[in-house]
Amino acid sequence: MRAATSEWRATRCAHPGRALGSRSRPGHGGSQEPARPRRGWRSAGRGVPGLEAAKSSELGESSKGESSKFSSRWMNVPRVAYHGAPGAFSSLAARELLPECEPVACETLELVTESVAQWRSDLAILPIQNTLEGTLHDIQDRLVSCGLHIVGEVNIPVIHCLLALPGTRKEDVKTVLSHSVALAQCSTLLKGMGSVREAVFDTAYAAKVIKAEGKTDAAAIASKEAAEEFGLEVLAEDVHDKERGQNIQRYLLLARDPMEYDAVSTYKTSIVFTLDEGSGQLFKALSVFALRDMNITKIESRPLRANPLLATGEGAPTQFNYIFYLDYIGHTSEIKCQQAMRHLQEITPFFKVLGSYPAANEAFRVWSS
Ligand SMILES: O=C(O)C(=O)C[C@]1(C(=O)O)C=C[C@@H](O)C=C1
Repeated sequence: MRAATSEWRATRCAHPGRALGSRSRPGHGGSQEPARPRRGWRSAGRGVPGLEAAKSSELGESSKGESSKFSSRWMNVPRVAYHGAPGAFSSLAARELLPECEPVACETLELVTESVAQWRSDLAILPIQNTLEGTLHDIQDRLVSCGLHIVGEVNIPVIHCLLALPGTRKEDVKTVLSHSVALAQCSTLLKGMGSVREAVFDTAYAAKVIKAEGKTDAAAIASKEAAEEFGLEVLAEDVHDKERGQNIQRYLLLARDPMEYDAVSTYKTSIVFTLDEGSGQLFKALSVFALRDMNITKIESRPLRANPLLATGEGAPTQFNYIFYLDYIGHTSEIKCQQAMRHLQEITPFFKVLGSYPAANEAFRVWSS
């Protein structure tokens, strides 16, 4: 595995973004810099004051002594922040989209988005949905507040392996460490082994702990790449609950600036909105797409955390105030999409575009050309 840098530090997101409840304009407001071309990664010619200083003081051990190589990396190789340790599925997803990228390991979700907002990384990659466990709500909510733009997506198969120190046998394993989602995805194996489950913040971090602490009676559920990274052996491969179907994870790539439109690729746009109380509100909102023959690929609602209850009048039933996450095919540079967004904005109390980006099957072609 190639060397990757890391950010292990506990801080809060410094860019909370616009508060919900206010009407915001369609488009990609709030970007810190003008858009840059996205065909292949180009950041040459963009001065980034203070970047070297930030690097030497804030990045973890694996980046030490690399400052001379760093400037040439910055010119050519995008640094992609992800949540986890090297070998985490997010780092594999980053390399699937951008084979030549430099993954930057971050210990917290806040650090992932902050790393981009504060120019220590060029991009961030975050898991958003999983075929077995559904949406990762904390991350979905973070998309609204972090001030970054979605510029890509990728779906990768998640192949979990049972990893242990060389010499450890499956029957020696008393405890299995992994991300809580991964433990839930492998419950048939874990029940069969009768071992105790221990949740840690990331699958690959579990492998790191087994190695660092020399645990001979424990195993990790993580990727094969994590086994290589931390010198562990694969005791069993592809161990998720097969009866529940395929384990595929969708990831989103985020940047400070919006994605440029090339009029060739198939694009998706992700938006969020809330609705006023009353009959037919959702129908009206969806009609802005139907009227223009636009294809919605996802819609999901969840209670708004900041303002969860809707005032529906005296004696009326109490209702949750929902925020809707919707993806459609199209780019906000297209006239039809702009008209739909303007129309939607007229009938929604809160509306925001999270980004327009090449749809998953297109992403690799656009990003690698
Ligand atoms: O990326 C990793 O390795 C993680 O631990 C995260 C994560 C997730 O967030 O869902 C990724 C994929 C697996 O489905 C389980 C956990």
